[in-house]
Amino acid sequence: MITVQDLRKVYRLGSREIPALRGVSLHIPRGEIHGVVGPSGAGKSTLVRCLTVVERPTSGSVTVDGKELTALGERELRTARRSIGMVFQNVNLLDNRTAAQNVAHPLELARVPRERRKERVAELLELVGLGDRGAAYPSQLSGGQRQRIGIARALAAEPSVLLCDEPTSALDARTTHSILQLIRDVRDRLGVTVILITHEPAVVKEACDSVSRLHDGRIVQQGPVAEALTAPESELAHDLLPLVTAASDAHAEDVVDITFSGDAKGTELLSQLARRFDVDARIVAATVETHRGRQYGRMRLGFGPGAPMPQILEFLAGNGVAAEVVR
Ligand SMILES: Nc1ncnc2c1ncn2[C@@H]1O[C@H](COP(=O)(O)OP(=O)(O)OP(=O)(O)O)[C@@H](O)[C@H]1O
Repeated sequence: MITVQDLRKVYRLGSREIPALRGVSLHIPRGEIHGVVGPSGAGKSTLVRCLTVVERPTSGSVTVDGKELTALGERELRTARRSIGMVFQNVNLLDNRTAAQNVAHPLELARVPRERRKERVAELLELVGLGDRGAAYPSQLSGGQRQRIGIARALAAEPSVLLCDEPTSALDARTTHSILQLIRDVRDRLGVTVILITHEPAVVKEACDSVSRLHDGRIVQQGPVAEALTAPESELAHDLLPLVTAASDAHAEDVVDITFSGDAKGTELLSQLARRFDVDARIVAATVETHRGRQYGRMRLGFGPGAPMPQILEFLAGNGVAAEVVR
């Protein structure tokens, strides 16, 4: 559905070269919500601009719906870009137009007949839960409502892809939650493929099916969010499931991080370990989160002197619990 191959972008400032993307590859199947997360300067904005070829990548390709955008000329690109709806952090609605007129704008540009336009705008406003606010001006809407209108506008031309660039960064936690719910709902109903660019790991955890972590222009981790949550060595697990310290690990000779999901209960595991190996094992830090209705947990365990670590690690692996020795 969306395939990005070895995308590179080097900016030139005088004689200086700034590599912003150093070979980014992605494959996102239809209907998937893929998060791209990374710190400031990682290359997220550059990736967004290169995905829509608003900026020409230095090399590499972007293919959407079987069409290689990077191979098209400007004129063909303008048409091809209609298959990508854009949602921005700053919604950029036209202030002198009502919500309905803002949603209608891309349809006017695409010369959709007036009657069809009216129908479509009504459908879209309904879809984003603002069926009764079409006559309101942007200044009369809350930040969350403006973003809903932004999403309706992005969907107007029936794109197959929704590219969301920090869609919730300007919103409070509750509104963020409702906008992410709306994005998932839109995906479920319309089957669009979504790329969600964010600097917030929590957004990935809440909204995405799969994720790429961008760092310094490279993808340093990629895969389903559920997998990222259960890989103890993964930076994403560290970001998505930050450990809350429960006790000092000063007593411990060995410290191990474990991640588990579903039925494997952390505390149960601890008592099993204590019984089986007669060891002093304590929870040093822990956290539990829910993603797509399934529980994920991380725990840091401290083992007292003399614990048979190779056997303990074998026991954990045998119980489907991933472990990483911290010390
Ligand atoms: N037009 C430009 N000219 C020169 N360098 C640029 C340009 N745009 C971005 N860069 C550089 O490319 C690198 C990646 O920047 P980019 O804006 O893509 O990162 P980002 O992840 O979006 O960061 P942020 O979250 O702060 O927006 C940075 O080193 C940045 O300074």
